[in-house]
Amino acid sequence: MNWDDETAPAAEERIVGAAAEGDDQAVEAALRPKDLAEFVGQEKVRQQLDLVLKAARQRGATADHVLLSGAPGLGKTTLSMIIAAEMNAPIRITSGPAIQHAGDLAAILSSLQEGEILFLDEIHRMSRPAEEMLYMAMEDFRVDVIVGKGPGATAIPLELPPFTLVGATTRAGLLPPPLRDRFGFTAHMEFYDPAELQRVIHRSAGLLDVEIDPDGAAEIAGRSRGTPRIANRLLRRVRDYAQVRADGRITREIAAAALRVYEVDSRGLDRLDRAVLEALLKLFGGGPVGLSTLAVAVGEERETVEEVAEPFLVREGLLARTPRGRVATPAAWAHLGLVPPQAAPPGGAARPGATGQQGLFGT
Ligand SMILES: Nc1ncnc2c1ncn2[C@@H]1O[C@H](COP(=O)(O)OP(=O)(O)OP(=O)(O)O)[C@@H](O)[C@H]1O
Repeated sequence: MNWDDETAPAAEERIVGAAAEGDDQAVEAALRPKDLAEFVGQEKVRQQLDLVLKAARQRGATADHVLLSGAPGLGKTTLSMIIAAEMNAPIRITSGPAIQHAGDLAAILSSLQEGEILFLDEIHRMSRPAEEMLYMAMEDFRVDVIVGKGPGATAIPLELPPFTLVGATTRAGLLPPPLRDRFGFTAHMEFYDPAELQRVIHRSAGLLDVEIDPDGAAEIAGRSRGTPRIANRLLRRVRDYAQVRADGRITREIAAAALRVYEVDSRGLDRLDRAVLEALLKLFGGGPVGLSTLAVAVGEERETVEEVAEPFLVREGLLARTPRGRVATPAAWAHLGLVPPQAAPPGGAARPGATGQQGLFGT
C-alpha cells in the first residue's frame, strides 16, 4: 500500500486525514504518551523495543539505530521521544526533506552530544549525498567532510560521538538496502484495532478533562480509521459538540450525533469517500468503471479519487482496483444499504433510491 496516499494535498483538510493539521500540533504534544508503559497497543514493537533499550542501558551503551515504518499518525514521532526518555537522553528532531545537502547533515551530526537521539522523519526523502554520508556516520560514527573543489578537494575525517538514529518512514520499501541494513532494530507499526483506539481515546479524554462513557469512546474509535491521530482529532470535535449541545459528557448518542455533523460515518468514511462509493454503486451498478469516469462522476480530480479516497476504501474492503476498472465489493453495497443488481427482484435493477443512509452515521 502507498501510505503517503493519506498525506496527499487534498487529504490535509479532512477531519479523517491522517496527516497532522495546524491545530493538531499543540494538542498532540500534550497528548503524547511519555513512556513505553503509557504507549497504547503495538504490543510486539513495544516488547522488542523495551528489550533493546533495557539491554543498552544495562551495558551503559547507546542504543542501536532504530527504523520505524508505518502510516502517518500511528505514533512514530511519539515513539522516538519515548526512546529518548527511556534512555534519559536528549533528542534532536529533523526530517529528510530538511536535509538537502550533505553539509546540512554534517552540521547536525557534529553538534550531537554523546548518546543523543537523532530523529529523522521521512528519512526516505533525504538527498542522495546526505544519505551516503549517513551510512558512515551510522556505522563508524565518523564523517568525511569535503573541503575545496575539484582535484584539490580533500576529505577531512570528523569523529562523531556515539548517537542513536531513529529513522521514520511511511515507506520502508523505498529505503536503499545499504541504509536499511544499518539499522539494528526495525519496527513496523500497524493500524490500531478498535479496542486499542478506545484506550487511546480514554487516555486523551482524561488528559483533556472530558467525561466519556465506554460506549462513547467505542463510537469514536470505530470511526477513527485505525489511527490515533484521527481518534484524538474526532474526540476534540465531539467534545465541542458535547459542551455546546449537551452537558459536556460524551455518550454513544452524543458521539454519533457530533460525527454526523462532521459527516464521518459509522466506518470512518467522510463525504468524499461516500461520494465515490455512491457513484460507483448508483451510477455504475458497482463497476467495473474506469478511474477517470468515476472522478468525473464525483466532480473531483482523478488524483484526488485515487490518492485520497481510494486507499481507505480498498483497505476497508469496500472497493477493489482491477485491470478492468474499479469494482464495489458486497460490503460496499451493504454499507450504503443498497441491493446489488444480481440480487434485485426480477424486473427491478438495483434500487438507487433505497439507501440506508440514516443508519450510516449511527443513531
Ligand atoms: N500508541 C499510542 N498511544 C497513545 N497515543 C498515541 C499513540 N500513538 C500515537 N498517539 C497519538 O497520536 C498523535 C500522532 O502521533 P505521532 O505524531 O507520533 O504520529 P506519527 O506516526 O509520527 O505521524 P507522522 O508520520 O505524521 O509524523 C499524537 O498526539 C500521539 O499522542
